[in-house]
Amino acid sequence: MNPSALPRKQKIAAEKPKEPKLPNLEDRKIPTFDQKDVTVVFVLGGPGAGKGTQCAKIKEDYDFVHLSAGDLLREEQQREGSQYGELIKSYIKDGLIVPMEVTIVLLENAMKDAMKKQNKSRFLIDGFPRKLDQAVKFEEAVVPCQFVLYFECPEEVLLKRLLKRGESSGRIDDNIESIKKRFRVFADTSFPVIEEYETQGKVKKLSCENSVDGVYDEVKKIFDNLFNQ
Ligand SMILES: Nc1ncnc2c1ncn2[C@@H]1O[C@H](COP(=O)(O)OP(=O)(O)OP(=O)(O)O)[C@@H](O)[C@H]1O
Ligand SMILES: O=c1ccn([C@@H]2O[C@H](COP(=O)(O)O)[C@@H](O)[C@H]2O)c(=O)[nH]1
Ligand SMILES: [Mg+2]
Repeated sequence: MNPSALPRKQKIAAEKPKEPKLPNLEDRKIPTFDQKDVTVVFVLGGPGAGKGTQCAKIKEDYDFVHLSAGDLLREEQQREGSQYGELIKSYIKDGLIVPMEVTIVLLENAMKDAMKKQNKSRFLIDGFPRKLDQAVKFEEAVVPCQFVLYFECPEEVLLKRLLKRGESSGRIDDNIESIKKRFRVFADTSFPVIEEYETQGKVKKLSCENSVDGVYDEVKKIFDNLFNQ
């Protein structure tokens, strides 16, 4: 329908979609899970650092469930009838961080699901938290993390990987404009999360410039020490 044919009130609604109501996490002060029963490792690094690639290998060898926050958001965006679809799409396109309430609820539900259906208790949370308030809220409402696995990589290497991935990924953010915005958000907003966990002595840092297998050799040294295979 041509919006100019609508009365003024309806015209505004047609131009600006209504913001969906977000889940309320304000009163959630007691974690859903006990750290004794559930292990969470946050896997962080710049866009294209290889978080997903390495998590796919770790989960096979150490009985972890791999939950990529980005993948969960993309799934939710595509789910028919989702009230968050449009919001998620516009945030991802601009490399911005989706309101934490949406992401935390998706992660928590995926954890509950894996515990119930697969009897799992170890989780790699990939690409989250990306902002300090998300880290605080997740640990307060869901469960504190055991440690942070941080993949460090120079931007020029990340850029090459992302542009190559963009040839086939179909991701709406694997293009030069979105990638630049994602780098900016990582440096300004997400890196402080890693710095904060560093002050808590929880960061295990690895370079991810090596080959996939070379990086994984270093990952294994960390996981072999901590988890039974
Ligand atoms: N060590 C590596 N050497 C070369 N290429 C790699 C390496 N690790 C991953 N890649 C490739 O780089 C691209 C990005 O990897 P991956 O998707 O695992 O990164 P990511 O950190 O999950 O990215 P994003 O933050 O965008 O989700 C993929 O095409 C992957 O095949
Ligand atoms: O906790 C999160 C994780 C992701 N996002 C948004 O998704 C994209 C893509 O994330 P990837 O980890 O690269 O798959 C990211 O740029 C954000 O827009 C988020 O908002 N919160
Ligand atoms: Mg990824």
